Amino acid sequence: MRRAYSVETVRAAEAALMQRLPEGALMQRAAAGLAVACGDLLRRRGRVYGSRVLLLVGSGDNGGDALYAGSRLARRGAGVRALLLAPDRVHEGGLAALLAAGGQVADGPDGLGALDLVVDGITGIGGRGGLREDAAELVRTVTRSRAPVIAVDLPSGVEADTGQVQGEAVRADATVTFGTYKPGLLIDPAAEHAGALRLVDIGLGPELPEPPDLEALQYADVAALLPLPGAESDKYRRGVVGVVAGSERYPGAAVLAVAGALRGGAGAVRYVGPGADAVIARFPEALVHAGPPSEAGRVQAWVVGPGLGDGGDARSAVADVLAADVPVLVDADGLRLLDAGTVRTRTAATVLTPHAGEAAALLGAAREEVEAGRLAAVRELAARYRATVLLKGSTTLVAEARDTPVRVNPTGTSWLATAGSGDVLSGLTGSLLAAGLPPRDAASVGAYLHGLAARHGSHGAPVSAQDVADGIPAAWRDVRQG
Ligand SMILES: NC(=O)C1=CN([C@@H]2O[C@H](COP(=O)(O)OP(=O)(O)OC[C@H]3O[C@@H](n4cnc5c(N)ncnc54)[C@H](OP(=O)(O)O)[C@@H]3O)[C@@H](O)[C@H]2O)[C@@H](O)CC1
Ligand SMILES: Nc1ncnc2c1ncn2[C@@H]1O[C@H](COP(=O)(O)OP(=O)(O)O)[C@@H](O)[C@H]1O
Ligand SMILES: [K+]
Repeated sequence: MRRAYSVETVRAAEAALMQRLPEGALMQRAAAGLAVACGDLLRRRGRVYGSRVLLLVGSGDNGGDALYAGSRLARRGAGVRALLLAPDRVHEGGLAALLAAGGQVADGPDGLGALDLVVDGITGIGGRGGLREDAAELVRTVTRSRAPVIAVDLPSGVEADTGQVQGEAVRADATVTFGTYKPGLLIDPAAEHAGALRLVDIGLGPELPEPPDLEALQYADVAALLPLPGAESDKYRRGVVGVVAGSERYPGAAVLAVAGALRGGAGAVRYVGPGADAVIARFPEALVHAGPPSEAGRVQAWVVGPGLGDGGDARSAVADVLAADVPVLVDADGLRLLDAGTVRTRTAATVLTPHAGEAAALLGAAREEVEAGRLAAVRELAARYRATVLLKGSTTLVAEARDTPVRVNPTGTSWLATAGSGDVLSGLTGSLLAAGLPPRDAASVGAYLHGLAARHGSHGAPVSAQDVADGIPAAWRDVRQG
């Protein structure tokens, strides 16, 4: 599991650790790890000796890290210059170390085009709000130069706790972060600025509390959660997932949701709605029913909403499903038709799977607000609806109404931005719910497999939603083989 902690928690853990260590020890650990990462990048481009490195140095400890790492590179023969944003408040020990190693202070950002590396030490966890104009102007110049950039702890200008970016922010090829990941490194739009992530162990682990603020499942975590049939399993014990999706206008949504559900681990898929002919034509193994969902027979979890339209039948189908005392996943049109009071008072689990536009409608906010502040939005939705919420998009997040860590999906790919792929995800996740996974696990495992499936289907080329559904078995195998 990858874990991320808020700045407040990181600071408290660092304070506790520092009490047991000589002064400056943590910064030396951080700088040593940073210098190794910089050396690796320089070696990939040539060699460290004789390379040209520019440090962007802010007035805090983030700048101190950059200066000490720069001094290590200078001792290995790199030509290191430091551009000081606030010369009168620079980290004195760091600057002295750089100068003693043969580094220099730069007059300005000249010669950027000829650089082998820029080290961004403007702000780390002490950055507040958007970058000030002098820093923002420097960042614009560096971005235009296309010089390779390594960010120290965080790309300057991104918000560590939320992943928000106000105004200008560094775009790094890699970010070397210390002690633990910060939420902003894993959540867009900030995550997009961070490039490849490298975590440097500075001994913080034992000081960090449980649970983290944010977590990302990895292969082994997903493998441990996948529902596998036992020797005594039958189709009912494996779980039956009911799918209420599609309409005369959108029969394809029914097919795609069923396609996802058939690959999610449930023992049977029961389809209810007007798309039965299309479903059976494509998937003869599906069970179909034409009446209301409550009369369809045994179901351990429902999926309701993809392509449902908004007619009276659709509304009553959503109400019918929400009245059942089993887990229910509500997606797409179902999100517009649900009764908030009913969702809040359900005793069985409810999983809502909005994209940013649907989340905005549920919150009464603007779509841009949700996209800029995904973490706050998903937490707020989960609390307001007392539901598990999977917020789709460039970073998919899963939050619960209970105070558990928000999960961030690491497998997403923008190839998933294709019509109908959300229908596949809702079927897949509903199937995992029917197979018995708790709602947060079902949602985060569903998103994980869905992202991997798209990568399998894509290999750098566009995928259709059907390709994503067809890629799910390969994603399972991938996860099980580690
Ligand atoms: N603690 C530890 O044990 C360890 C910490 N470590 C390192 O320390 C970092 C934290 O250092 P930190 O606390 O000094 O804050 P930091 O990120 O340098 O930023 C503060 C400076 O930025 C400035 N500034 C703020 N907002 C700004 C803006 N919008 N635009 C422009 N400037 C802005 C602000 O200026 P001021 O407001 O004071 O004028 C202040 O001078 C951490 O990320 C890690 O790299 C590691 O060595 C491991 C051990
Ligand atoms: N830029 C992106 N990067 C990664 N994943 C994305 C991106 N845009 C959309 N997705 C994913 O694609 C799927 C789209 O679902 P949805 O918006 O419901 O579309 P549809 O209704 O057409 O099925 C979701 O799983 C979402 O997380
Ligand atoms: K930085």
